[in-house]
Amino acid sequence: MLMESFGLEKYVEEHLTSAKNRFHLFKYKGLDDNTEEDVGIDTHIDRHFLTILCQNDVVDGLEIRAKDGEEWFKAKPSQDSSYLVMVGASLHVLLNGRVHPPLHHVVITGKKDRYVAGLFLRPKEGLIIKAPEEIVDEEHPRLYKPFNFEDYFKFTYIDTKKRDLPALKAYCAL
Ligand SMILES: O=C(O)CCC(=O)C(=O)O
Ligand SMILES: [Fe+2]
Repeated sequence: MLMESFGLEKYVEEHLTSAKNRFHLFKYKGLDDNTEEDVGIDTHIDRHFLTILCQNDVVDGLEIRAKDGEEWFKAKPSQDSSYLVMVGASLHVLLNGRVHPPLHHVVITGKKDRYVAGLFLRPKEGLIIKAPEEIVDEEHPRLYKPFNFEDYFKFTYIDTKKRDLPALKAYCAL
């Protein structure tokens, strides 16, 4: 759907076979009486193509940073059965910056355990990601060098501070 909305229909098939799904189930332990707040996951952007999350009835936890600005928003799906979809760095590079990979983190504030089911669409090993010519023009010059997900993953693996947009740009911006 995303590819089609950018006029990239002819690449849909290729990209469906260039990615694989990973399913993760997360459990964040609720707080005990002595703790007021706990960082569940540090601030980061996701590195793969796309993240789809479904959280249980504990709505507090995931917070997303505004695209421009310092403000953090609680990600509150509108109802129990809704999903949250987040763009990752790989899709941002593939679509030449037209979609934004949001900074996010998880902060646990309540006593209830938090369960989250996550589906991560991840580039296959060895895939080189390059924005198609169709979305590169004078108004939207090419932003990134061809992007090897495995290499980028290694670049961000140990130093988790590198999981943000400035570090992605330092890594492969033109
Ligand atoms: O637990 C969540 O809501 C988000 C998890 C997350 O950000 C991740 O696994 O990358
Ligand atoms: Fe994440």
